[in-house]
Amino acid sequence: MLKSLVPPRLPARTPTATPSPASQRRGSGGSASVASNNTFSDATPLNSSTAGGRRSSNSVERSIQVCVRIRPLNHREMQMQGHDRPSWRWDNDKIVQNVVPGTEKTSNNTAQLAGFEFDHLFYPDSLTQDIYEKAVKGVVLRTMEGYHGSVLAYGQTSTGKTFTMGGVGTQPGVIPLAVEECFGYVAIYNEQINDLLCPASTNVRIVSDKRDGVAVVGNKSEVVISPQQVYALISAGEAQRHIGATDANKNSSRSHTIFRMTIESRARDGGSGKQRSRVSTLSLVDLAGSESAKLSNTRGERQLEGAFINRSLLTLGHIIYKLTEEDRSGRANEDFQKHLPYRDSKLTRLLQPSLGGNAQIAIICTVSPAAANVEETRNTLKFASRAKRMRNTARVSQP
Ligand SMILES: Nc1ncnc2c1ncn2[C@@H]1O[C@H](COP(=O)(O)OP(=O)(O)OP(=O)(O)O)[C@@H](O)[C@H]1O
Repeated sequence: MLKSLVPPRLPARTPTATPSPASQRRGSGGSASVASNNTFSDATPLNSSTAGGRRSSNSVERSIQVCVRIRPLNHREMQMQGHDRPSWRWDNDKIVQNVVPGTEKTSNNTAQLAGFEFDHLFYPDSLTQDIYEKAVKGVVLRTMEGYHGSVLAYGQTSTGKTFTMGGVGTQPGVIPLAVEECFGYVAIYNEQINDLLCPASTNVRIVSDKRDGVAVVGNKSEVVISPQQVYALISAGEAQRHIGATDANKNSSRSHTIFRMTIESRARDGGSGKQRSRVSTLSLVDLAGSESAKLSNTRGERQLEGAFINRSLLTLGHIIYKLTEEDRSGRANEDFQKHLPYRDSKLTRLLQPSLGGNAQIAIICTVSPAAANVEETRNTLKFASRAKRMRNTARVSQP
C-alpha cells in the first residue's frame, strides 16, 4: 500500500521572498531539479534572515539544526506496554531514559541518566506544522536567499519519518509545507538511483557538477507553474517508490527518497534595470529506517535491502562522526572534505554538497517511546547528539 502525501497547502511566504505572477514562467532546472522563480527585495541584504546562527558577510555559522520528534505509542505498543513504567521522560528539549530502580550506578546507566538535549524536542502531541515553523522554515527561507538547504528525516522504521515529511490527512508534512512550484524527485534503492518521474531510467549516474556540487545524470526535470502540478508529480513518484512490509511497519519504505527543488530568486529591479539572481537547491530527504535487520526480522530480498540501507546510513553516520572530529581539531573544511568517504554510498554522494559544505541543514530524528524500542531509540538519539556537534558554514551559492 502506498503512503499518501497530504493535499496541497502552500507555505507562508516571507516579505523577502514574495512571488510575482510574472516570475511564474519557467527557468532552467538542472538534473534532479525543477526551477522556480521567487523574488527577493534589493532592500533586504542577502544575508539577513531568520535562521539562527552568527553571520559574517556571506556565511552563516552553526547552520545545522537537530531536533527529535517522539511519536505517540501505537495500539500494539500500548498493549505490550501495559501498566509498566514508561521507558523515557522528557522536559523542555531534553529526553532521559528511565532506568530500572537499583541499577542507576552501572556505568551505562550513569551516562543515560544525563539524558540527551537537542535544539528542539517535539512531544507526541506536537504538530508537524510546529516542527516546520521551528526547525525547517528557516532553511526553506534561506534557499530563497541563495543558500542550499537540506532537511533529513532519520529514524527507526515506523517512528514517523514519512508521517513528518509527507504528512497525513489533517497534518500536512514538511514537503507540502515547503513546496513552492517545482521539484526533482529521485529514490535510492539498493544502491541504484531510480528516477521516480521516469521509471524507465533506472540506476542513473551521479556526476560532479559546478553549480550544485553533484548532479544526477539523465534525471527527469519538470517545470511546474502551480502547486497542484507539483503534487500530481509527487503522487506519480510515490507510486514508483519501493515499499515492502517488515514486521515493524506494514508500509515500510525501503528506499531513501530525495525530493529536490531548485529555486531561482531574482532581485526586484527597483527601476535600475539590473537584475541579480541566485539559484539554490532545497533537498527534502525521507531516509529508509535505521533499525537493525534483526529487529525487523527480515529475510531474503528484504534482508538484502537492509544491508544496503545500513551501508548508506552507516556511511552517513561515519561522515557525521568525521565532521564532528573536524570541528574539534579545527582543520580547514576544504582539505578535510577531500578525505571523507562520500563515495562509499550513493546516498552520501548525492548529499555531499548538503553535508559539511555549503548548506543549511535541519535533521529531524524520529523515535518511538515504547519499551520494545529502547535500544533503537537510544541509537537514534546518539546519532542526533553526534549530528548536533557538526558545524557547517553556509555560503550563498552563485549561479
Ligand atoms: N507523530 C505521529 N502522530 C501520529 N501518528 C504517527 C506519528 N508518527 C507516525 N505515526 C504513524 O505511525 C505509522 C508509521 O509511520 P511512518 O510510516 O511515517 O514511519 P516511517 O518512520 O516512515 O517508517 P519506515 O522507515 O518503515 O518507512 C503510520 O501509521 C503513521 O501514521
